[in-house]
Amino acid sequence: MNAERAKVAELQADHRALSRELASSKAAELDKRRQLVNSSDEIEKTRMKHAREIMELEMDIQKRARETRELTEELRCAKEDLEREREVVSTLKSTVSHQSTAQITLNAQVNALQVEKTALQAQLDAVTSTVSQRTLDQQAAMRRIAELEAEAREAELIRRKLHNMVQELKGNIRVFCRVRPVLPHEFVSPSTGLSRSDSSSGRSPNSDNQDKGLVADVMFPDKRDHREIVLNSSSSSAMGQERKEVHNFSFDRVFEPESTQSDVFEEISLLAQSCVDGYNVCIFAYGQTGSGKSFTMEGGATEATMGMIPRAVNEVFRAAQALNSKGWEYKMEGQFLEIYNETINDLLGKGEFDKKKHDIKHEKTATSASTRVTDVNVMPLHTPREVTALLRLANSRRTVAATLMNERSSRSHSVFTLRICGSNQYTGERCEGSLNLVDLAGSERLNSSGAAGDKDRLKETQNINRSLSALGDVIAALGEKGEKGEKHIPYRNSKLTYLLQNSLSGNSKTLMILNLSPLAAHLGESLTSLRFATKVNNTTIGTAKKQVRGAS
Ligand SMILES: Nc1ncnc2c1ncn2[C@@H]1O[C@H](COP(=O)(O)OP(=O)(O)OP(=O)(O)O)[C@@H](O)[C@H]1O
Repeated sequence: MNAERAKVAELQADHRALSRELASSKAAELDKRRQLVNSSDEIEKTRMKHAREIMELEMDIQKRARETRELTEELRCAKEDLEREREVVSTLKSTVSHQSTAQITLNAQVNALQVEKTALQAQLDAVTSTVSQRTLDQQAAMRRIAELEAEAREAELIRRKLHNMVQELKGNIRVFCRVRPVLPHEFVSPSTGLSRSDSSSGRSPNSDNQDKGLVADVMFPDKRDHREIVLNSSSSSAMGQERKEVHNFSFDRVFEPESTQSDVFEEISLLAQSCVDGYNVCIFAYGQTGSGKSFTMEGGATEATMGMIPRAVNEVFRAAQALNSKGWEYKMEGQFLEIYNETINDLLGKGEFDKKKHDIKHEKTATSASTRVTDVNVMPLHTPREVTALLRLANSRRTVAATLMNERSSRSHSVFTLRICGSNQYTGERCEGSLNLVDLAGSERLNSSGAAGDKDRLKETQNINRSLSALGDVIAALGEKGEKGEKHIPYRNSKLTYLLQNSLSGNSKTLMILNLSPLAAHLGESLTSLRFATKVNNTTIGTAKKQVRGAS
């Protein structure tokens, strides 16, 4: 038993040793396990750290890859730029090379031009010196021209003074003669009786027609002063012999058929100016029917054909305007009358043709004389345009009258009167002038007008003849008065002379324009008219006086 006990004790001791050993093994295992867990944690931490590092590295790699791509792209662009730059450089090189060649050429040209310039400079110097010499010459010539112009102006002034003196010595009546051209409808072929235009012949219409006896044989020998007119006529004697006669006439001015309205007006513009200076001016158109009186006085609608009335009126307005700067102010008024069968009619009336009775009243003061006609329209005029309207109205009134009685216009006298009153605001002077423009009735004789058989025509013609011969008598009496002193002037013998009394005296300036037809058929009438005009031309009616009053 003891052995057993010993054995159990031994086994127990073994068991205890083994339990101790197991406990220590367990503790060791626990420690190992703890170490293992720690190591696992560390491994995990390390793994995670590595994973983070890997991720960072990958991102870094991606970033680097992107940067690489960008750099590659930049590199590619830079290469392209470089390539372009290369091309540009190469182009520039070729341009430079061309330019160099061109520069060489240009240099050569510049050199040549320099040579040329030097030559031209030399020429220019020569020309400049010539020009300055010429300029000096020209200045001297200009001075000389100015001197000559001044001399010419002075000579013109003297000429005008002399002209005026001659006018005054001769008296203040002048006569112009104007021959109108042959009109297209007057070119009648003797064989066919048809009209033809003058452009169809190479010769001048007048000479061509002269041969055929259509145009009168008229000559104008005075080519310098245009003062003479010569008519050649032929008649058969009782014995059947042809007798040729030459009729010479001379006037203050003769206008050939080619003369224009402006040529005629040039000669009378001074008269128009005179009425602004306070003169009474009277311009008559005299001549047989169809000789061009109305054309001369009233004219056509264009500037070239405009007659003496509108031209004179324009001139009066122009002259009055020019005197404005010297303190003159003018008032103008106009009237337009017709004298038909010794009755005065107002051509500026309205409505029915004038049936009023008009009387002529003369007013005389110490310094002026004026004429008024009762109950007529006197229009204040401020512009030439108003005068044109006035003339148009007068013409339409005449047309109305003409339809009442055939050809009446050529059977009446028309008298346009422009009255001008001026006053000078500086000197206080006043002046009154008048411009009478008279289109006389046709001057043809009784038998040639075919009026002898017609009672009305006969009366008209007798009245016309009476008034025209009264006009001649007045002018003749004025001439005698000039030579012998006081004499009765028969103004009252006709309405025409009585109306124009104040403008037909020693104190006024009178111009008669004798109008002539160029036709051979009118030669007889033309000669009668020329003789009458010569009588007028030989009359002296004293010296015209201005109607000027000083300041009161
Ligand atoms: N210098 C001229 N140039 C061109 N035509 C003219 C000229 N003179 C007159 N005439 C023309 O001759 C014709 C007759 O002229 P105008 O009527 O002026 O004559 P008149 O003498 O006034 O006649 P009337 O006594 O019948 O009025 C008109 O057709 C006119 O246009």
